Amino acid sequence: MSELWAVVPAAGSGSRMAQGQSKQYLQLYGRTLLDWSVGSLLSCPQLRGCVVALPKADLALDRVGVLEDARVSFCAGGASRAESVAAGVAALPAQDKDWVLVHDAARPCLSRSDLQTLIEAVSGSGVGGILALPITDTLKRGDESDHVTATLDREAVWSAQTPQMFRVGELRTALAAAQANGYAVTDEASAMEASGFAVQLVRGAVGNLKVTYASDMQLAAFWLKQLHPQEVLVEGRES
Ligand SMILES: Nc1ccn([C@@H]2O[C@H](COP(=O)(O)OP(=O)(O)OP(=O)(O)O)[C@@H](O)[C@H]2O)c(=O)n1
Ligand SMILES: C[C@](O)(CO)[C@H](O)COP(=O)(O)O
Repeated sequence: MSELWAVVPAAGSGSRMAQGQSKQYLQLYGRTLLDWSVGSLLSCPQLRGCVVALPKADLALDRVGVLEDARVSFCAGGASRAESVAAGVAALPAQDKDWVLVHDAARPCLSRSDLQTLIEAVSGSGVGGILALPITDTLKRGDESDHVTATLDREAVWSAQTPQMFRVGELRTALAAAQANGYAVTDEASAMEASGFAVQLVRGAVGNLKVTYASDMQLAAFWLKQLHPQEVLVEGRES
């Protein structure tokens, strides 16, 4: 019987946020983005364990709240997101045939229903899949002076989100192959695609945004309120 695991890459520096600290430690309603993101995975009762890849220097720091859940453990991340994910997957006490959900620490607004939709859609398949959304804007290619050089065909173009769910063994092999071939993958699906797998697209939600720029914090605060209507989320505790 296959088991379900998670890896949360949280070893980035948040350079585009420009907040003077890594964005996974920024707070919304008194909880860090990392805490919200891991918490959304822990809400899944089938989850056996979750490895969080942190910057190596942060491994000795005290952590509070949901990260004290017995299912959570930590490892040192790498210089790129792909290296952090590979380190996390290597640290899982999992079998090759088990499933792993890889979810960005920078996506704190994952709903339980989207997580369950992904798990149910993918666990019956041999390969795996990702939450994603069809593109709704017109797409332009720009040059170095920010002038349009082309309007791109957006037909069948999707925006990839996380979680991304694959078999542990196949993902380990695909990530190692991408690294060996010098292929800089920005998500797990890219590594699986490069290894010849047909990755399933599972429709996600616009609220599952990746906090990338400072202005995204307000959007994330809004979506957290929608996701947790029963909880008292105290305004002004963002930092
Ligand atoms: N070496 C890295 C780089 C990124 N990440 C993680 O990958 C996720 C998505 O990456 P991104 O949004 O690019 O985060 P940062 O690298 O922190 O941001 P930036 O690119 O603006 O520096 C984040 O949860 C981030 O912590 C990671 O674990 N290890
Ligand atoms: C994996 C990802 O969330 C898919 O959209 C995204 O690519 C990660 O962010 P990055 O800026 O590409 O590291």
